[in-house]
Amino acid sequence: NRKSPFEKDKIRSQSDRRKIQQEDEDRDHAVHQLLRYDYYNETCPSAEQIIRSAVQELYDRRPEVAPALLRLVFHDCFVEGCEASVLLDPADGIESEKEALPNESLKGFDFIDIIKSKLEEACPGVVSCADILALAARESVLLAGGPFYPLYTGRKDGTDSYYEVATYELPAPQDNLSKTINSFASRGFDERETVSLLGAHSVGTIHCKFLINRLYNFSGTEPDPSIDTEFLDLLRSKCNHSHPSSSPSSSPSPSPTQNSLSNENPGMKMDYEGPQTGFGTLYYRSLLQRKGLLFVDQQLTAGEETGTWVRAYAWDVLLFERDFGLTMIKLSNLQVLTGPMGQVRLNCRKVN
Ligand code: HEM
Repeated sequence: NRKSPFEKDKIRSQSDRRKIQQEDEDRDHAVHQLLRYDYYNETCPSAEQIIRSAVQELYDRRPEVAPALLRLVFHDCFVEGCEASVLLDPADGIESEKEALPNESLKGFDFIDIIKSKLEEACPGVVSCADILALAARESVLLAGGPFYPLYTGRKDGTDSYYEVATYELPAPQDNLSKTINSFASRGFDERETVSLLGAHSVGTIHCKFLINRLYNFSGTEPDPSIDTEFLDLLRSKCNHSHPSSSPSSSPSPSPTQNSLSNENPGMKMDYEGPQTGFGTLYYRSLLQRKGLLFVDQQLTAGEETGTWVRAYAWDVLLFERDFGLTMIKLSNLQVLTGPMGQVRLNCRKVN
């Protein structure tokens, strides 16, 4: 019963795959044994409620809190996992993740400080900044009209900041599709999950500097041919060549925060005419109309598989909500630190 080299190879690669799969399952299992639902049940039973009300209160006064917190969790988890390293201030001359170019326009650090101080008042030294980030992003999605998704808790905070990783590994707005797919694949996300995650761009502000090249000098002096021509005129009227740091408003927005390529300059906000429940669908529909704001967004329609998911999410709200929720859970569990592997920072900006 001798096997040919080809068969042996096949068997080896099958067993390798099984081994990798087993390792993945073991790791997931280990993570989930230490992370669990209602981790603070005994140590700080009101933790999740405190975070929920704090985000709600902030949102009532400043709706920009929702997109800011949602973006923060992505930038944290994508870089060496969800251990709140993005929140660390520079210390002892060591550069922090915050200072890395892709993180330059992150907002919401002060919102996290406010939430943290409420938790420290109620249960000192118990709730980690990494859990605050994950839970606050979840509440933000809900407030912005997206789905609720259940989250485990028990993440611990890290002690390192990864300036280089943040600089080189966070995806960029001008990336083409294959670069984006590879970048997300390196963190374990397939194409469907990548398309669903980018639905987060349903809300928030995009500054002109991230799309100005598409409007004027995409290839030489030409604009990006993938932009709808009327939309191009509109964007050009909002994003003046000489003021690339101003911000136009993104896709049509049903609420002050949704789908807006909104402008820091008030009065230059462009809203979608759409139902209140547009989180997700309106973003994908805008892509189908060639009205994506960032090149990276519009590129999702350029691939066969990604294009299929864009079309599916544009019309099937429930499918989008289910996929987005599941992918946010996966994002929020990336390389978490649990038990003695990390600490609970007393101040999210500094290690203890
Ligand atoms: C290919 C991947 C991605 C790229 C290149 C990218 C890039 C960007 C850029 C350039 C902005 C505009 C920032 C500004 O003008 O200040 C932005 C905003 C935003 N991004 Fe992404 N992003 C990506 C994926 C994601 C993911 C996966 C999420 C969340 C799950 C996310 C959430 C957001 C949110 C909510 C905003 C609005 C932030 C605000 O208004 O404060 N992004 N993104």
